[in-house]
Amino acid sequence: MEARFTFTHQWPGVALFDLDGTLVDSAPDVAAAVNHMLETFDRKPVDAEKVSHWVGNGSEELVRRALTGRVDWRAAEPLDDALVNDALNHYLNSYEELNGAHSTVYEGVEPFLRHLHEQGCRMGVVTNKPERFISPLLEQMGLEHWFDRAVGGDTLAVRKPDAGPLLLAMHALGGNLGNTVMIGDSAADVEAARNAGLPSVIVRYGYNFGAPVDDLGADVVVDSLTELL
Ligand SMILES: O=C(O)COP(=O)(O)O
Ligand SMILES: [Mg+2]
Repeated sequence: MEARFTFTHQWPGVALFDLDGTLVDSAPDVAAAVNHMLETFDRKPVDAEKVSHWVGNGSEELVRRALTGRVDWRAAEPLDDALVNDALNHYLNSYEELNGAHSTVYEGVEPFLRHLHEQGCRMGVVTNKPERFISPLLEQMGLEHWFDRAVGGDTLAVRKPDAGPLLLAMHALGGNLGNTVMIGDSAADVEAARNAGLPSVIVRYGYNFGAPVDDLGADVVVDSLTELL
């Protein structure tokens, strides 16, 4: 942990948080919506644990992964564009109904957010979730009052791991490259932070897939956000 926050002298200024797998365990609702879609398209249901590892790169990636049953859907049989489009619409409509129903806030999140707030840190959410789902979820989880800016996967033409959404939120919150940190759960978060020139903190409890969390190259890896207090 010694290497953490080499930027301590200017921090906390702005903290950007990933949503799914970092602040909120939304996998039960995502999985229910995915399975609703799969059922409609005559495919076998998948368990929530498996679906959770498909979350983090946006809804279209999720639907492509669900339709092929694999993270690396590009290596599977090519998917028909019309099918993907219909499945995506179905998933989004279904998720809109379910958003937040069985989601929970991860342990350690509330005390960490409170502490940062008390320190004068400004906080934002940068997620690959469609923008319209962010506020309803944060409101249901009782987290909305901590955040002054939220950027979704469709707010810009690019999403994480592109730096754009992080830089948008950082500037909106009055932050700069010397006082801002990205806190997330997966490769898209670490890469987006790196692309933006920002340090990253990664939690081990989220939805990362592929390389182990400790090998993602984050500046800090924690089991709970309270470790940062
Ligand atoms: O992929 C998504 O839809 C959301 O994932 P994120 O909140 O972890 O960015
Ligand atoms: Mg995430």
